[in-house]
Amino acid sequence: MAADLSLQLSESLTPGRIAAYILAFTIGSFIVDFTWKPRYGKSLPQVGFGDSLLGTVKNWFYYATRFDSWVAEGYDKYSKHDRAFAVPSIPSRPLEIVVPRSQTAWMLELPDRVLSTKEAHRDTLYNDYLFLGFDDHVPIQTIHKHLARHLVGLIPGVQEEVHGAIDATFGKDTENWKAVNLWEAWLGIVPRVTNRIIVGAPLCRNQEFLDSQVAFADDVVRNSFILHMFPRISHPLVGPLLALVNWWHWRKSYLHAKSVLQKRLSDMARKASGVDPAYDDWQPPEDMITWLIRQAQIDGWASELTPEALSKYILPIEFAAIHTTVMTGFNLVLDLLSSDPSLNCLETIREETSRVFREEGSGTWTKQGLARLHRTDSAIKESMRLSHFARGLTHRKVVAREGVTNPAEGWHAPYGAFLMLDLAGTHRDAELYENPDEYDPWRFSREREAYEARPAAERNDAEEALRIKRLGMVTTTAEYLSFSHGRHACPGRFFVAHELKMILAYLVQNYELKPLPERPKMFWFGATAIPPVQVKIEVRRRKGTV
Ligand code: HEM
Repeated sequence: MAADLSLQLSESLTPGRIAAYILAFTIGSFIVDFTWKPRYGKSLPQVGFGDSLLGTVKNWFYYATRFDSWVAEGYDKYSKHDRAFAVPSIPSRPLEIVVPRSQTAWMLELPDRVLSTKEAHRDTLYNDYLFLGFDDHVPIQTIHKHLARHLVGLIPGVQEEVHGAIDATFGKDTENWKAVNLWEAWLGIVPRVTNRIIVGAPLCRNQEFLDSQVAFADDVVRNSFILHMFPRISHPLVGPLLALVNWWHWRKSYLHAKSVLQKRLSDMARKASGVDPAYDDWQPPEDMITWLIRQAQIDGWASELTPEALSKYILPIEFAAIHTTVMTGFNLVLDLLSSDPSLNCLETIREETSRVFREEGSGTWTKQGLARLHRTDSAIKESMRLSHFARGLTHRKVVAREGVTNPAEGWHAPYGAFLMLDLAGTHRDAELYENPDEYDPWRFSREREAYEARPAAERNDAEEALRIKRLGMVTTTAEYLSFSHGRHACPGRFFVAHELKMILAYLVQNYELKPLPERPKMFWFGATAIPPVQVKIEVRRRKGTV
């Protein structure tokens, strides 16, 4: 009887039928998904093909190639007139509401229980699957609380890694030019340097550990993109399967980190107990591992921390820190090497960084010295303004059950809706930035230099002094959104400013770099810019530097 049944079943399951079942399930899932999505009233204009069933299907088809131009169209038509609009998003998301600049403060000041950053990230990166189910609240709060206050003490260690990583990547041959893949080069520098403040030395130099972290971050990007293409209802099925590779790469990194994490936990527990005199004078190295343990001790749950938990807590920070910085550094070098030769970009940065380093006189970078690199700061900030790697980097999800109503225009965003700020439109708006499509490296330092050249007696207006200070790359505003803005603005940006300045300084002081005839193009896929990762640049070690 049972044998008959299984025979019947296997005969009825032809490849054609299986394909038909899968197709029916997929279409059914998309229809369920469509009916679940929040809808916006007619008062909110839309770009793209609208939110009817047919319009939705067309939006999905054209999302990859048209998202950027849809938002650009909406920026000119609506944002410039202080109006919000809705833009089609990836298949698994509702249309996204693009909030105009004039309402940035309204959007960013709403409490997290109304508009949530965390839920927006979670719906974009699928933390439940791709970050192995670990809540990123603990590591994000740890970075917010501890990173900035330890910044000064971190500089010498970071500088040491910058020198080691650049020497290893670009070599020490002063005779011959070397062709280097620029993307690979930044991947050789940033993970090591950044991990000095995450896991400390010597683990930050363990290439297999670093490779696993980079591979994990790649898995998150790739798998979140795949999940976006699946209807939400299928995520509990597809998510865990895709995440197998994330587990694999986490496991590989964990095997390298385990003994370090174990030792730090036990050392800090002994120190905290106060009973072992050998630990009286011992201080833990300042890095993310220590801050996580310290925070858990303060909050009274340190006994629950295991090496495994620690290794999972660092994953969201590795993710937030590495690819963003690699992308920024990569774009920066492309912008500098393809800039107008008459601007003498590299020579100017070489002169400024060498002079300030010499004047500071301590043989190592200091916070004050790095803060005085106005032109270098401006060159980096300008590259971040122009060569953004996403249409927008500020997203919020409506989590208030009753939704949220915009007081200026009266539109209503129901529970589950997404709001975003249009970084690209803002950064390329000619009313805010003169010649916005041009890379003008000294755009932000010119005014500062003119101000500082004035006699001291003419520099006593506190408001003006503050405005000048706020021209630096770490100051976020509604007009400059590379690190977002408001209370969730990137807490890593003060470190990034130090890191990129030290990298650029060492690079230009020790290497010649051949200019590029033109700026290699980014390729837009949906809301994300795909960098031209095949680009090679030519470098040669400067004579007298080895
Ligand atoms: C050039 C490099 C970087 C860029 C462009 C960048 C940009 C951003 C942006 C746009 C956000 C989103 C804020 C929002 O949702 O409003 C963010 C969040 C965050 N970034 Fe960065 N970031 C960079 C490097 C780093 C580094 C090096 C770290 C840590 C060491 C870091 C840690 C974080 C954390 C923890 C958050 C979440 C903040 C929160 O939700 O409250 N980032 N970053």
